[in-house]
Formats: sequence, structure tokens, C-alpha cells
Amino acid sequence: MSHEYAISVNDVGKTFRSRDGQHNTVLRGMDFRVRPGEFVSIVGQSGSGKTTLLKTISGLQDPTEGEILVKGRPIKEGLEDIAMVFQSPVLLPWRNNLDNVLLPLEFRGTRDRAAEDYARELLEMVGLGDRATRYSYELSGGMQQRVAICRALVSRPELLLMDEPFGALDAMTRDSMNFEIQRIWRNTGCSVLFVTHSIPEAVWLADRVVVVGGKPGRIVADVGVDLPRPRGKEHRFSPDFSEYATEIESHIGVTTGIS
Ligand SMILES: Nc1ncnc2c1ncn2[C@@H]1O[C@H](COP(=O)(O)OP(=O)(O)OP(=O)(O)O)[C@@H](O)[C@H]1O
Repeated sequence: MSHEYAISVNDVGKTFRSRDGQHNTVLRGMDFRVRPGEFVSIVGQSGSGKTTLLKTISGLQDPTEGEILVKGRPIKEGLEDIAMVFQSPVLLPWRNNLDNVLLPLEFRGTRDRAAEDYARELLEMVGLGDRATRYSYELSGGMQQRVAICRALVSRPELLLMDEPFGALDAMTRDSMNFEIQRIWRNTGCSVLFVTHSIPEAVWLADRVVVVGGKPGRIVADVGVDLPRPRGKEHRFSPDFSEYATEIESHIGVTTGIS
């Protein structure tokens, strides 16, 4: 059954309660939706609640207010449609790359020949087809993150949540991973929610950039990015690109010096 939205975040709030009874409201009145196949970047200052938002959408944490719907269903029924990629790839060193990719399906008891073929196909897609039986310690940081992305994609999620996935990579690897994720997203057709501290990365990848700010965190801007696709390096230097970046940095209250 198709739905208008891959994910609906309806008036969501999140308050943490410490053991000594203190309350810390991190998110309030978060309200936005992501369409099937849409790529949405989330930016905001450190501590504004971006990771908390992603963890709440992934089902790792419950919201204290509001509701999250996955294709119109309560999140608890839609968890299988969601996968998450973290800043650190966290691969198991005693399993080879193929077995790391297949881990989520083993947990679900659905690893079979077809799943193995798909996992190999994903590794091929990210240029690691010849490393399937190698181990994570034999790979560079960028390659390990590619394996982690394959592990997230192997369950064919409708929604891919990415929390600063390239934050630990050097600038050149990060650039090439941006191209990679654009290609993967186009190939799989999944929706992506992508948290980043980099405004250029956010703009270059996204259909929309959501800016989180304030205390408690809320959406302070939701900017549609109308640049042609597929995007190449030249788009990073276009006047339109600079305008988007400048607009977004004005909402965050920082300056990137791009324009
Ligand atoms: N489990 C938790 N218990 C209590 N407070 C928490 C918890 N997780 C996050 N917080 C608090 O929520 C606030 C927002 O944190 P969060 O990690 O979501 O921000 P962020 O925007 O992702 O930051 P950064 O950009 O630095 O990664 C912080 O003040 C943090 O201390």
C-alpha cells in the first residue's frame, strides 16, 4: 500500500529525565514529513537535537510528545522499513565484509541465497565487490563506511537515516562519498534523512534542507533545493548553490564563507 509520506513527524517532543529528577526538553513541536524517494538534509548547531531527532525516528528512543508514522503506520509497526547509518561504521572485526552486511538479516532470520546475492550486489555497487570476503581492518575508513551503508541497505529500507555518516572522513574521501551516496540513493529509490554539520554537503545532496535550532530544538527553516540532478562538482560553484548555502547559514546563525 503506497502512502503520501515515507515518514510523518507529527508535533514531536522529547524530554530527558535524569535520575535526580531534572527535566531536559531537547525537542518541541517537531513537525515535518518526508515523501517517498525524497532526500532531506538536517542541519543545526551542535546540541540542537539532530541526533535525538534521528534516534526518535529510528525507534531507538520514544518521543515524549506527538507521534511518528511510517507510511501512515505507527512507528513500532514500521521499524523494518527504517535503517540507520552512524558516524562510526562499527563493523564486527571477526566477520568478513559480506557477513557484516548480512548481519541485520541474520537477526531477522531471513538470510538466504537471494539475500547473499543482494549483499554482493550492494558491495559491487559501492566498488567493493572484490572485498566481500575480506575483513574490516583491511579496509580504509571510507571503505568501511561503504560496508556500513550496504549493511543498512540490505534490508531494502524505505527510509535511510544517516547521522553525520562522513564526519570522520578526510575531505577528499568525503567528497567521493557524497557522489557515492547520491548514486546509491538514485539506484535504490529510498527516502533519506541526512544529518550533517556541512552546509555545502547538505545543500548539494538534498531536495530539502531542514534547519533545527533554538532551545528546545525545533524547525527554524525548511528550504527546498531546486538544483538539477544528477549533481556534479560544477553545481557547488554555481550562484544558485551559493544562494542556498547563504540562506541556510543565516537560519543557523553561522557563516561558512562560501558566498
Ligand atoms: N540520552 C540522553 N539523556 C539525556 N540528555 C541527552 C541524551 N541524549 C541527548 N541528550 C541531550 O540532548 C541535547 C541534544 O543532543 P543531540 O546529540 O541530539 O544534539 P546534536 O544536534 O545531534 O549535536 P551534535 O551536532 O553535537 O551531534 C544535548 O543537550 C544532550 O546532552
